Amino acid sequence: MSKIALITGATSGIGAACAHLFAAQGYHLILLARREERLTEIAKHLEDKYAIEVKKIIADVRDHEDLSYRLDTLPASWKKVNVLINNAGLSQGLDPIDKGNFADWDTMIDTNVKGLLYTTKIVSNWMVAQKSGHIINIGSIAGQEVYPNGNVYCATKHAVDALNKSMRIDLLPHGIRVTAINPGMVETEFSKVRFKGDESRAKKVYDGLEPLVANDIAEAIWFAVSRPAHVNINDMLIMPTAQATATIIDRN
Ligand SMILES: NC(=O)C1=CN([C@@H]2O[C@H](COP(=O)(O)OP(=O)(O)OC[C@H]3O[C@@H](n4cnc5c(N)ncnc54)[C@H](OP(=O)(O)O)[C@@H]3O)[C@@H](O)[C@H]2O)C=CC1
Ligand SMILES: CC(=O)[C@H](N)C(=O)O
Repeated sequence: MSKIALITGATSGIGAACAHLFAAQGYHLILLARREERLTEIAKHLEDKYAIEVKKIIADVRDHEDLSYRLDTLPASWKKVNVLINNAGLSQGLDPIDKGNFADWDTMIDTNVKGLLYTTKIVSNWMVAQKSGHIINIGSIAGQEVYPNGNVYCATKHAVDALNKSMRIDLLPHGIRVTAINPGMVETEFSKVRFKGDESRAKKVYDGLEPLVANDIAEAIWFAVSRPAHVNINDMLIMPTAQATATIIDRN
């Protein structure tokens, strides 16, 4: 069987771009997300275009019982995962700490931190058994810096940075590579989700600059994955040319 990549959050943005790029490289894919119709459409398109096989997992990474069940019941040959891309994630709201919404905080912490942990625990067990694998954790510039009103989202991405570093230590004896990819502004559905469907507010985030596109990040991930087996890219911070820090942006 060809190599296998498991990508969480594969229905849009960076995850969907990774699915396309890895399919083009001949990987079979396990694609995970909540929106069934979209995932089915993407899976069918990739199977037809690249003659690869795709297993769809319709799941919410926050629900560890359901996630464990769906991943555990994959056939044994599909558990030989070479690359795990921990990409599912989101921001909800952009409010000062005193105005924050408990439900938004729970959603971000449960998805970005706990969801990443649940997926990693299950898949890293398979990688430990085969003594190889590569885990890609999608962090953010928000995991390197904080910015006004970013509080909880920034905290979750700082947690991803810590987990990325510590899982590299834990998995070192098992020959597993661990890489964090930390993007700046990438135009995806991220801002639409952050602003709960407010398209015009989401669009304003990218006004007057050329943001990254999802494929820019997928290519960086592919670069890390395609290094020789003795090379581990620990992390990459990737920004649009017009972005110097989380908040210093050159808009024309
Ligand atoms: N865009 C940006 O500027 C940046 C993004 N990032 C990070 O990149 C990652 C991808 O985001 P991006 O592509 O931009 O955003 P998108 O909103 O376009 O994609 C997010 C993906 O995550 C999935 N997802 C969200 N919640 C869950 C969940 N509970 N269970 C399973 N899947 C889930 C969504 O699928 P579905 O709704 O179908 O479940 C979707 O496929 C995130 O971790 C984000 O924090 C980091 C830095 C910059
Ligand atoms: C999605 C991101 O991490 C972005 N840089 C932000 O925090 O707004």
